[in-house]
Amino acid sequence: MGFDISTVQYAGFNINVWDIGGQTSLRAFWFNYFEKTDFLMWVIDSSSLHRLHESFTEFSKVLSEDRLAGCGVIVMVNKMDLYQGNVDELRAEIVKLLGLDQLENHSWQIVLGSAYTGENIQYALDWITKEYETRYLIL
Ligand SMILES: Nc1nc2c(ncn2[C@@H]2O[C@H](COP(=O)(O)OP(=O)(O)OP(=O)(O)O)[C@@H](O)[C@H]2O)c(=O)[nH]1
Repeated sequence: MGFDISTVQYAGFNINVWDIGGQTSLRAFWFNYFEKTDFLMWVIDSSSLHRLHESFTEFSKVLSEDRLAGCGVIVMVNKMDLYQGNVDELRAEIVKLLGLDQLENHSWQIVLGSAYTGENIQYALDWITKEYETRYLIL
C-alpha cells in the first residue's frame, strides 16, 4: 500500500520512520499518522519540479494540522544525482515556492541529496538529531 515503517539507529537515537506514500490515492491516509510526530520529512523529486505547486498545496494542508504544531520540518530534495541545473537557484526556488521563509512555528531545513547515492542523508540525520537535542535540552 505504499507504507513502510522502520527504525533507524543514528547518533544514539532510535528514529522511528513512517514512510507514507505520496500518490494521490494514499493522501487521505496521511492524516492517520500525525500523532506524536517530532519531524516531518517532505520529499521532493528534483526531476519533477513542475509538480512543486501541487507539492505546496499538499504541504500547506499537512502543516496546518494541529497535531503537527511545532514539529521540525526537513525538506528533502531527492534524486540530486540526476540534477544538472544550478543548485543554489534550485534551493532558492524551493524555499520560495514552499514558503519555507514564512514558517513561523516550525524550525526547518532544506537538504539536497540522493537516496540512491546517499548524498547528504547523513546531513539530514544530523540536523534531525541535533534539532531534537536542542528542543529537549539534552546536552
Ligand atoms: N536516480 C535516483 N533514483 C531514485 C532516487 N530515489 C528514488 N529513486 C527511484 O525513483 C523511483 C521511485 O522511488 P520510490 O521510493 O518508489 O518513490 P516514492 O516517492 O517513495 O513513491 P511513493 O511511495 O509512491 O510516494 C524508484 O525507481 C527509485 O529507484 C534517487 O535519489 N536517485
